[in-house]
Amino acid sequence: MTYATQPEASHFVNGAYLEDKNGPPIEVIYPATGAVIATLHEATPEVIEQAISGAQAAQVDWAKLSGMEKGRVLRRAADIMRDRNHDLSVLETYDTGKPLQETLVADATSGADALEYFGSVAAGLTGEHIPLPGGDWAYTIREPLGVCVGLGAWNYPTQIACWKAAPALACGNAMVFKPSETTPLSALKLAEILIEAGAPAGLFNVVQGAGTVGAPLVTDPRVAKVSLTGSVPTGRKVYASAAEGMKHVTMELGGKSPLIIFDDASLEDAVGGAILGNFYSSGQVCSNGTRVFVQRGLKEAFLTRLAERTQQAVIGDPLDEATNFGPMVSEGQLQIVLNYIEAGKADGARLISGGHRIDGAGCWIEPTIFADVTDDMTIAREEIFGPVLSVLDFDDEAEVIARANATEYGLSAGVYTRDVQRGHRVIEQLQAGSCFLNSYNDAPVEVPFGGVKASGVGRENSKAAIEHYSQLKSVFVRMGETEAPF
Ligand SMILES: NC(=O)C1=CN([C@@H]2O[C@H](COP(=O)(O)OP(=O)(O)OC[C@H]3O[C@@H](n4cnc5c(N)ncnc54)[C@H](O)[C@@H]3O)[C@@H](O)[C@H]2O)C=CC1
Repeated sequence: MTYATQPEASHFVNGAYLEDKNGPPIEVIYPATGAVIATLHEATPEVIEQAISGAQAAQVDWAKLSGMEKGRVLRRAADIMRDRNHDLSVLETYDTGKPLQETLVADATSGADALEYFGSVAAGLTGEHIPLPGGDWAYTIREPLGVCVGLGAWNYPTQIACWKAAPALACGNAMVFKPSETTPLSALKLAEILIEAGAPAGLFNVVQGAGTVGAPLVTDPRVAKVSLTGSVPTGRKVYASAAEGMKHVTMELGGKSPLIIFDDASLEDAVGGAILGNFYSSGQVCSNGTRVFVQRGLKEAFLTRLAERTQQAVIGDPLDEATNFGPMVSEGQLQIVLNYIEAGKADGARLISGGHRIDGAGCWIEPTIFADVTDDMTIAREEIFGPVLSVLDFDDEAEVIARANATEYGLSAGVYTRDVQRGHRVIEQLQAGSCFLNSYNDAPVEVPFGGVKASGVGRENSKAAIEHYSQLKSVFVRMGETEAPF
C-alpha cells in the first residue's frame, strides 16, 4: 500500500489538510488486531468555521459552472478512484476491518460508480418549459440547495462519502462531510481525489469528530441540507434539529429487515441470500435481512445447509484475499453483539452455530445462527448490526407478510420463491424501501436506495437523489398585459 494509515492531518478543509491539535484525540484502531494505526483530532469550532465558510464560498462559483463542467470533474474523480482501488481498499480494510476480498469490490468501486453516474447526469439537470393558456408560459430552474452536510456511519465509509458527495456536487452544492469517528480515514482520500480531479478548494471538506462535531454542523444557519447515514436514535435527533432550521434532510437509518423464504425456493440460492444478507461485512450492513422467515416445509433442510455453508467461512487476516469474514468494527460493537447473543439464548432461541467471541487480539466474533426465534424475542425486534442470523418459522403467505411488516423499521425486504406471481404479490405488500426477489443486498447506483417508516426519509442513488439535492424555482411569464381588478 502506498497510503500511510496516519493521514497528513485530521481534516481536509479549503483544498488542503488541516490540523488543530486542540481537539480531543481520536485513536483509529485496526479491528483485526486492536493496534492503534492513526491518531487524529476532533474538529474544534475554528475548524468547523473554516469548513463551513470555505464551502459557502466555493459553492457560489461551482454552481455557475455548466453541468458538463461539473460532471467532468466528478467523472475524473471516478477514474482516479478506480486507478487507486487497491490502495483505497487496503486503507478501507485497516479503517473498518472488512476483508480485502470485500473492500476491493464494494467500497471505492461503489464510490467510483456514484461519481461516474452523477458526473454523467449532471449535464442533463435542467428545468422544464410549461405552456399555459393564452400564450403565457412558465419555466423552472433547477437550483442547488447550497452547503450540504454529510454525516457518515462506520460500516461503508468510502461508499457513504461518495453516495452523498456525488449527487450533492452534481447539483451544484458544496459539502462538509463528517465521517464516523470510528472510521475517519477514507473520506480524506476522497477529498484529495476531488481536488486532483479539478474540484475547487472548499467544495468538499472533511472534518472529524463524534456527535459533538456533527451537532453544530446540523444547526449552522448557513447549512441548507443534512444527509445522515446512521442509527434511528441519531436520525431522530438530527432530523429534529434540522427541522428547527427548516432544512432539507436525507435519513438513511437502520433496519430489521425480513428475508422470506418459501418452501418452493431454490435451497442453494436461498441459503446464499441469507449468508449475503447476514454475514457480509460481518453483518454490519443496514439493509441486512436479519429476520429470516423460512416456510416450515423447508426449515430443516435450510438449517442444515446454512450451517454447512457457514462452516466454510474463511475467518482470518482481512488483508489476505482468501479471507471472507472479518472482525467487528470495534470492541464496543462487539460487546453489543455479544449481549444480543446472550439475549437470544436467554429468550430460548436455539443456537445452531457460532455464538462466541473468537479468542485472541482484535474484535472477532463467530458467524452466529439462531433457530426457533419468535417475533417477541429481542433478537427478532432490535437491530443487532453484527453476524447474528435469526430463523423464524412460518406457514402461510398472509401470516408471514403481517409478521414481516410488524416492525417500526422499513429499510429492506427479500423474498425467495420460484413462483413469480407470488414473489411480486408479496413484495407489493411489504413495507420496505428496497426489496429483493431471489437476491439480497444489491445496491447498484442506478437504483434508488432508502427506507420507509423509521428507516428513513429520502432516497440515495439514481435520478431520485437529484430531487433531494436540488430545488426548483418556477418562473411565470405573461406574454400579454397584466390584468388587475382595479
Ligand atoms: N440506511 C443506510 O443507508 C445505512 C444505515 N446505517 C445505520 O447506521 C448505524 C450504525 O452506524 P453508527 O455510526 O453506529 O451510527 P450513529 O447513529 O451512531 O452515527 C452516525 C453518524 O452520526 C453522527 N452523530 C451522532 N450523533 C449526532 C448528533 N447528535 N448530531 C449530528 N451527528 C451525530 C456520528 O458521529 C456518525 O458520524 C446502524 O443503525 C445502521 O443501520 C448504516 C449504513 C447504511
